[in-house]
Amino acid sequence: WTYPNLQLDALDTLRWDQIGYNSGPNPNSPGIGTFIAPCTFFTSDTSGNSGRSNAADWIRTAYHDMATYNQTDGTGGLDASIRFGAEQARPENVGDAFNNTINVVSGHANRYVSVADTLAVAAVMAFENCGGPQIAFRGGRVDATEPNVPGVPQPQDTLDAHIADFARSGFTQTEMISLVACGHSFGGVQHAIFPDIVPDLDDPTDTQSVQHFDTTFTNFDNNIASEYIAGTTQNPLVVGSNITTNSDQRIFGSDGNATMLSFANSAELFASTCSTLIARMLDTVPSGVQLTEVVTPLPVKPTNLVHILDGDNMVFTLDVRIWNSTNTSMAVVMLWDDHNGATNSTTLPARRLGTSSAINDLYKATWYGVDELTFDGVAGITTMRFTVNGDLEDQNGLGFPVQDSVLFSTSSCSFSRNPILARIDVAVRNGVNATRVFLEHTSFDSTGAPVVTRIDVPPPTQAVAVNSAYSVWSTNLTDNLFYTIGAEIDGTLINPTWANQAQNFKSC
Ligand code: HEM
Repeated sequence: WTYPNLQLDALDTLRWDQIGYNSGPNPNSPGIGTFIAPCTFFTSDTSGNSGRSNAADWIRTAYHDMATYNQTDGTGGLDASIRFGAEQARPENVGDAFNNTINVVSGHANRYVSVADTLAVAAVMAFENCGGPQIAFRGGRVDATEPNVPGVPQPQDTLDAHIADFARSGFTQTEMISLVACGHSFGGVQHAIFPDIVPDLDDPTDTQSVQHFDTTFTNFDNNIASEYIAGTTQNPLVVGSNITTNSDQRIFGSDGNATMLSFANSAELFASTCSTLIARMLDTVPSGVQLTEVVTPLPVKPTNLVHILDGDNMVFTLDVRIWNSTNTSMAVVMLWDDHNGATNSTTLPARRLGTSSAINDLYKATWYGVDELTFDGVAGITTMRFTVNGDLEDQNGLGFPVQDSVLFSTSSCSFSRNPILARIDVAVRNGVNATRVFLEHTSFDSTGAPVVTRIDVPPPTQAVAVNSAYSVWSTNLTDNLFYTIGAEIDGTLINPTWANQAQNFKSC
């Protein structure tokens, strides 16, 4: 992808800044990857002896959310409808896994990342970070506004019903066998919610009495297949005493064990099959939803850009992620072009505590950046480029464009702190054809889906100049929420700025 792209930028962060710097929804909160490091970790019981894991819950949740898909009418699929209590209350969705999962991941949703995207990325991380293959992740899922119709297979259903259920969701019988094996490489069946399948195990190392699908239940491998083929499996859906609920046995055996035998014989085949099928499972979305390209990390990514107009000056803060590096003493230089056609430069120091990582440290990134760099606000900024140890990073000549048409102005001020009354001044660059300027705030509705509200900033009746390049448009705020600035310039919606709030401005 190419910078700037707010959606892919946010998805890149979600997907690749898994642990460490920039990984949380706000600076001090942990990234999603933290909750499966180690893969035995289970948020609701940190004793290490519960028999459960977040990784297993996340994979099961993604599957149950997807399994309502009906390819004939294009309804259902991975759309976070599983977050609704009415869907979780169904017998097909028994257990607390779904609520646990939503609680951990949905805080990472924002206006560019749906709750469904966070569910999908959590499943990707569970596989990848816990011994499984890499999975191509796309974003762009759209959150359902109501529960989907039921449709998740249950262990007591017949083989024909399972084949029909998977066909409805777009998967063949062989793909069904594979997908169940991929998922059931993790976790197991709990006594508490399936007492007819699993007895109370009375095991201090498995306090929630989870009978696991294979011996390596917190990480991915082909033991689910090799133990099944060897006849040593303790999978309760294969060797359970009640044959009615032995769904894995019926499914795995439905082609004479051919698929499971191939997986037992080849860990590579199992991993590559799961990589493809899990990606397809996660990309099973309601018709009309357009997914993005596969989200790859930008090698050099400017992020968290904050620039504000302070009289004649522009004050500029920026983070830059250098992907696949651990070196905090590189020469990272930011070059920027201004409206006068001049090129300026500054060396960016490494960020203290500025490292992030993905897939169990398979990939690491170091962060460089600058706080409150001040430069000529009249000259402004049009494009950034970077050099890293002398190598130019400029998106193949495009540079990294920066909009400075609309900015917060430090002339904004607060009349009263309690109750809040503040005047927000938006500096609009002279000569740009701004037909509309607005503040935007993102909140979350009762279902956790992001909602964006807008406050128009009216054009001034009489121009108030900030400097020779900018004039002010103003509006009053009576709350302390975070707002970004957006605008329509020459009929095009421009990228919103970073978010600011009333209390950050001096008294009037
Ligand atoms: C016919 C299809 C399926 C049936 C009948 C089925 C049934 C079950 C049952 C009864 C459990 C126990 C849940 C619990 O006690 O917490 C379970 C767990 C699980 N299932 Fe499935 N499943 C099916 C397909 C899948 C698929 C396709 C996936 C993912 C690709 C999947 C992933 C999981 C995972 C990861 C767990 C473990 C959850 C945990 O330990 O917390 N299942 N499944």
